[in-house]
Amino acid sequence: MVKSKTKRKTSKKSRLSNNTPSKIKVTFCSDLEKSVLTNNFEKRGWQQVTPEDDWNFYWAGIQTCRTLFSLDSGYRMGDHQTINHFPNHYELTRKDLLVKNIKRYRKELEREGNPLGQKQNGKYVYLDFIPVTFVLPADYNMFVEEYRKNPQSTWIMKPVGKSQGAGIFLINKLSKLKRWSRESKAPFNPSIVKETYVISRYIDNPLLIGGKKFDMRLYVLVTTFRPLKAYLFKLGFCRFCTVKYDTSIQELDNIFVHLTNVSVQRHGGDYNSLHGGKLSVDNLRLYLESTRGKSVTDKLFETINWLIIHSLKSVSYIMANDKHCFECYGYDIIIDNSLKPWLIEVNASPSLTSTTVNDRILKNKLVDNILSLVLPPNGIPDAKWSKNPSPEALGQFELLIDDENLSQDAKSKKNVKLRQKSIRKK
Ligand SMILES: Nc1ncnc2c1ncn2[C@@H]1O[C@H](COP(=O)(O)OP(=O)(O)OP(=O)(O)O)[C@@H](O)[C@H]1O
Repeated sequence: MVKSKTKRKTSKKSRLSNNTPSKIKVTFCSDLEKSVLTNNFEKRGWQQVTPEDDWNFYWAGIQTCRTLFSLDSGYRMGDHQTINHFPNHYELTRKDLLVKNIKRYRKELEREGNPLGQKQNGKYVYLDFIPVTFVLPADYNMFVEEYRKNPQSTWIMKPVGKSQGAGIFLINKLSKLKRWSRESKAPFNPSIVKETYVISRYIDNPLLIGGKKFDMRLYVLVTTFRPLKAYLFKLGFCRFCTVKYDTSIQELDNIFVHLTNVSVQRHGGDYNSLHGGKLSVDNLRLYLESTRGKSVTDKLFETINWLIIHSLKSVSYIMANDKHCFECYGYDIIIDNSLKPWLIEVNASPSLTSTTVNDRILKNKLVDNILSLVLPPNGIPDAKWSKNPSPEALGQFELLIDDENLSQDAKSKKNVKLRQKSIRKK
């Protein structure tokens, strides 16, 4: 935590820029005691300091970041400082706000007459990638209206302020929701209820492998929101349930059947600590190519990239695009049986805990590649840097979107077309 709030009121001139390269010592602090972090910092010869010292790089918890950027803190970062969160990341990473922002983004496109906002039978043709979701208690009446259209479907209730599967349950009857509301003393009256929930249509036809449900954990690094520059880490993985999928009512409350969180599954009797219930995305791809074919598999992965890009675009204009910040998000995606991917959640602090040897290798590489990508080629934090990394700095990341260089590219293509036109005229 940042204890001293007002140590430096004004931006310091970078002390690094006054040094010769040989004297430069990068300093870091971290709120997380994780070996994958400290190993990577120390490998670079960085020196650990406390948050009250003059740090160059801070791997902070989200609360620290909020405190640091709050107006009351009076803290202003210098050009020599880089931190791992955007101040209002919650626009993307809080369950209710993610849904709100995506809904707003789609509406805006629809209003503009943008083909991306096209609808068919009441559904968005291109941007239908989040399960139908309502925020409770605020949208209770809208939920009931939707529920009545299709009373056989199952819904999943998730508290907005919790994680790791806590407080999540499934409902298949309105009466169950009403009973829960009575028992938990949380009647759906916005002026009384304290805890906010989202209720989403349950994806009840997930793709199963070996009869078990899984979701994908993908890492997405954003270095700037305006222009939007984002990268996808190629070494994502799938997280499996330990118990075979079963949609029967008796199993509705069985979290080992329905929730893929590792924090839930590791308490199951059938948890395998060797592979941790995980499968690499590369192996998933091979499996799908052999069972479903290459073209549908390629299309699935393209659609996943597409949904990530549009989820980021939905918040790019409301994110506080501070030049000192970057953020690595954990994307949770469920693929249904028709190979349609659904965005379930975006995490601001994806777990860096390693449950297996492969996990440790992967997360070590993830942190290493993040550091190479977010820092200038000399490895020294500098907020004035253009954030245009060299291809070698990408490591296992691949470019998802670069709005700055895309628009330059689009501009040069336009110029080529104009020149070709004028040549033809001559
Ligand atoms: N709409 C849905 N349809 C099917 N399964 C879902 C749906 N929403 C969530 N799940 C399942 O529930 C699990 C937990 O949901 P979610 O990730 O939203 O909650 P969380 O407790 O905040 O998890 P985290 O610790 O990742 O933040 C998911 O990993 C997924 O397996």
